[in-house]
Amino acid sequence: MLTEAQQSKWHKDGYLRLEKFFDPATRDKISRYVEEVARWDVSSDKWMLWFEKTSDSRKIISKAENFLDYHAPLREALLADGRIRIGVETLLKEKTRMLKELLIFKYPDSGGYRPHQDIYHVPHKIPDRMVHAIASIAVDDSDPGNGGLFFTPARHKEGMFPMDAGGVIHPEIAETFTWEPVQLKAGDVFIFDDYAPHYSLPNKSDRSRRAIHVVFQRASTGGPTRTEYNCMKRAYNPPEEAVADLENLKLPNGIFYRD
Ligand SMILES: O=C(O)CCC(=O)C(=O)O
Ligand SMILES: [Fe+2]
Repeated sequence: MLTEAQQSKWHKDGYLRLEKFFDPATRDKISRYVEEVARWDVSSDKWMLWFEKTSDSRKIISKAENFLDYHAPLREALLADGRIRIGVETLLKEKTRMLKELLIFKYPDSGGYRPHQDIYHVPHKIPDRMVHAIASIAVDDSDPGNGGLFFTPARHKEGMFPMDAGGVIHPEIAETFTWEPVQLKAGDVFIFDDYAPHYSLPNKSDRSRRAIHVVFQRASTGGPTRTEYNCMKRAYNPPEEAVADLENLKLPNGIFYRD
């Protein structure tokens, strides 16, 4: 399915855009299902949700994790045909395990994510690399105008860059990188190496920039199972439970910010 040129681009840059991955009917179905997840109540043992307080003091959903087990039609629309997995396994040249999924809502007036590498093993205090590729499904069009991602090419083979305790790459290093905006249309898929540095700005536009990230491990490596990972996530970055207090919202991680 992936051409030689696409595979070489992935190896060279550490990321790859697959245009029109989902047909318009599936793309629109995914969008509707994501809106259903946006309306879910918080859960103390199933899905995980985080919220933001907007500048005009509204509570909006910011991020969800562990939702696919509870939304079969969304899971089916994204994964049943196996094309994402096949694409990732072609790039990694190996079988994979799907570790987790997350949904970034990025509604108008939501925050940004400072320059970082996803490197999931570091915040979770696991000695070995546990994630090798992330497939990001564009639910909406995504560009710098609505809080879209920026990546810096060919930096994924340089190990971990110096970062603060929250995982933010030191600004004096991040500002030496050449950053490229990632332009996506709804229905595109963007696959990236978890060592590839990236960031996104707050969404100051009136357009949502929703994206679902599906996270893969190489089958040959260790690392926690999906269930073990979700326990760790609840322990290290707890989601909202019961009632979300607008003045005291939980942060999804150390890289998220609002200005
Ligand atoms: O989609 C975004 O704006 C950034 C999200 C991100 O980089 C992350 O959750 O690691
Ligand atoms: Fe990230």
